Amino acid sequence: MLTFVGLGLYDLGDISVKGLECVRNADAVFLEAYTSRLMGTDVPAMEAFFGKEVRVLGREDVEQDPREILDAAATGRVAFLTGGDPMVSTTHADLRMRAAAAGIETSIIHASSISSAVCGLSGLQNYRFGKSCSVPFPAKGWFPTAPVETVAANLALNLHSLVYLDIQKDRYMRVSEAIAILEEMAEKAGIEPPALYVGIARAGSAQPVVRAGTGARLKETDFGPPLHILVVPAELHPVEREYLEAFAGL
Ligand SMILES: C[S@@+](CC[C@H](N)C(=O)[O-])C[C@H]1O[C@@H](n2cnc3c(N)ncnc32)[C@H](O)[C@@H]1O
Repeated sequence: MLTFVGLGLYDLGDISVKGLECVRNADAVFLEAYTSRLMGTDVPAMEAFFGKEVRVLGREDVEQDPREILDAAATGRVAFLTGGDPMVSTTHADLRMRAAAAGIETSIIHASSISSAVCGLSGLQNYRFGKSCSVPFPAKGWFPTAPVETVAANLALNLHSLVYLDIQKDRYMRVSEAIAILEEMAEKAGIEPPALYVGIARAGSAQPVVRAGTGARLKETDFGPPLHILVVPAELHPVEREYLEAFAGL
């Protein structure tokens, strides 16, 4: 049995009661920490809280050669942990299908996700979001402009854009870096950079930071420690504007 368990957004208090029961009863517990990360806790604290050893997996262990997970699930109960909801902005549908093809029973225990938390924190209505995109750290000789083109296509349809920010081993993209990269991408693609942004830090913590404003203003704003995420809003509905004025300093 392979159960995908969402950990929620920030710390150990975000897992559901069902999720906690599943982990505590599991024969093996795996953690995928490369698509998202709970910044309010760490692996030793998780192991103490769950009373289980937690095996941390890299992208290759999940997406290329998931034999270790599938072998464990073929003979016992496996809990596969992911930050946020396990099936939102991850590739884990593939692992579930591989397990099913191998005759392994699967299930999902959902959790709070950054994709819904941004709506609550920003007041931007969830049905007005278009396609999401991710801003990667630029690498030598590699500077894609696809993210800003996705944002521009959404704006043309008057839709908001959720912009995920890159996570690498111990490096987390900040709102200011993401805006600077989007502006550079816009220049390279020959399109207007977005006029308005909403930056969000540490959703799910007791003190999330939410600020709306121009790129110039948000690049100067201190959002504090990671994780950060960005939204490029479309034309604001009056209620969305009022909410951003009340809760995001617009
Ligand atoms: C690829 S998405 C994975 C989403 C996850 N499966 C979920 O449902 O929340 C991860 C990105 O979302 C953003 N993110 C995730 N959790 C966050 C949080 N608590 N506060 C701010 N941004 C967050 C970061 O930009 C991070 O790189």
